[in-house]
Amino acid sequence: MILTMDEFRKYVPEKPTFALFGHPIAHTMSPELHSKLFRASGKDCEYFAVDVPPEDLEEAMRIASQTCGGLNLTIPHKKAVFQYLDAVDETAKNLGSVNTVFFHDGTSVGYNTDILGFSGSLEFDGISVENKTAVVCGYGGVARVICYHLANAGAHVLITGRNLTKAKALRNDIRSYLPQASINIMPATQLPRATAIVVNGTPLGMYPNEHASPLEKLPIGTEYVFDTIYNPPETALMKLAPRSVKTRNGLLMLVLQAAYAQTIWFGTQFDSADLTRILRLLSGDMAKKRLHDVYGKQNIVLCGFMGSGKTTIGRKLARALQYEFVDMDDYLEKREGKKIADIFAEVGESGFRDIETDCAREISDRTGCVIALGGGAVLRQTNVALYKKNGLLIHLNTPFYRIVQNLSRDTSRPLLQGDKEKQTRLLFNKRKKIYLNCADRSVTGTRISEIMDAVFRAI
Ligand SMILES: Nc1ncnc2c1ncn2[C@@H]1O[C@H](COP(=O)(O)OP(=O)(O)O)[C@@H](O)[C@H]1O
Ligand SMILES: O=C(O)C1=C[C@@H](OP(=O)(O)O)[C@@H](O)[C@H](O)C1
Ligand SMILES: [Mg+2]
Repeated sequence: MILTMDEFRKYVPEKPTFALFGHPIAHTMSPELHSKLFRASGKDCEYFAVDVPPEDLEEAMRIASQTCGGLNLTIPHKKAVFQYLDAVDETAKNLGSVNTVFFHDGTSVGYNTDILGFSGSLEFDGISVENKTAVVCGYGGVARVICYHLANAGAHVLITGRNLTKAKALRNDIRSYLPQASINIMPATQLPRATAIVVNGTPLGMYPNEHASPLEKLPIGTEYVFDTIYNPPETALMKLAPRSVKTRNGLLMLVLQAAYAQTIWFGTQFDSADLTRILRLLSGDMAKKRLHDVYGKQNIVLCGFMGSGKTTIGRKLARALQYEFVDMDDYLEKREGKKIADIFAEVGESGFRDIETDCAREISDRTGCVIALGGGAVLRQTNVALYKKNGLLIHLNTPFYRIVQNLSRDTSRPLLQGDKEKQTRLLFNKRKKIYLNCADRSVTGTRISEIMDAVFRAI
């Protein structure tokens, strides 16, 4: 929910209330995120965003001190709010940035949980930065938070960007608070090979300019890439990383800064299972939004080899996105009133494929669905076009050994009778290229949760 200043002036709280102030504020995910965190900790609270123009901040702070338990602040208020606070925590003071306010006992205290969101993300991913070389792209507000944490945690920080004068100003500023810090500026073309941590604190690569990247290539020694951007979920910078390099987008930092704000307000400690679940829900919200806004599609359609997990993962994706789930094999069996094996026995594979095409025609106009296809449903170009009309076609490129495990107890698939492993291998090799060629995206993973995350990331 987003309130105007006028609505905020008239607002009468009925339960403990928290708010986000910003301007502009239309695209914030904070209200849904905080609601999810309240639910996880069993709290009945209100959280909404208020569009507060800079000239109204003083009045908004006065109203909040009477109606709210706490606040979050975003652009352009993180610095301006200092003048309306009774006290500011040391780190927030050094950073010159407050994103969380706690009202209690008639006083207002400012904190910065963005930095905790970043340090918490590194901890979540098991990344230690001590004595490692870390490059930070950018010198704006978020880059400052990141440089401060990295320098404080003992990394050798290099700030890079188009304007090295601005980078130098940030370096000097951080040195004045952390005199022991190892922090320097460096042109992007001269980064040492041993740079292990790469962080993007610039908006380069953010939707809609998704091809932009703050670096053209990653240093050879890169071990971890952190991008503060989360739309798209996999940025151009993250795409530069080879598979062996762990990457992380900014959504976890967003979740953690909100969780730490609630720790300040209530003392709540969230366990990592809750945080992981909330992160996945938010990734799903983002995927849904991007499916419409970026791709102009209304369905997610899963293709891939038998046993790659289309039915299982499709059902879970539909639940996470609150979409309807349609399994095309089920649909076809219900329509015909027969099992697939019996259809194969009666009319052969080509008869079965004709029925599949009829089903594709019937389903192709639907919207708001996750559709799991049968393994052979994309063998005909007609079907591919029908499913792509409203849907983003995603190939589950599950490794062969996992497919064999998934199919090991199965006897229902008519194409896999006889010497099962050999049959499967032959058909798998024949089909793999077909899936890769027809799909809009191809995702790989072995665990179900890992594949789900990969699907969200791919959108
Ligand atoms: N990644 C996975 N890890 C463990 N089991 C899986 C995985 N993917 C699928 N399965 C299991 O394998 C079997 C076949 O999966 P299914 O979703 O029916 O595949 P498909 O629809 O692609 O043929 C099911 O019993 C399912 O629970
Ligand atoms: O690959 C195939 O040609 C087939 C895959 C099956 O679906 P799953 O991929 O869900 O097993 C089912 O449509 C039929 O047995 C044919
Ligand atoms: Mg299936």
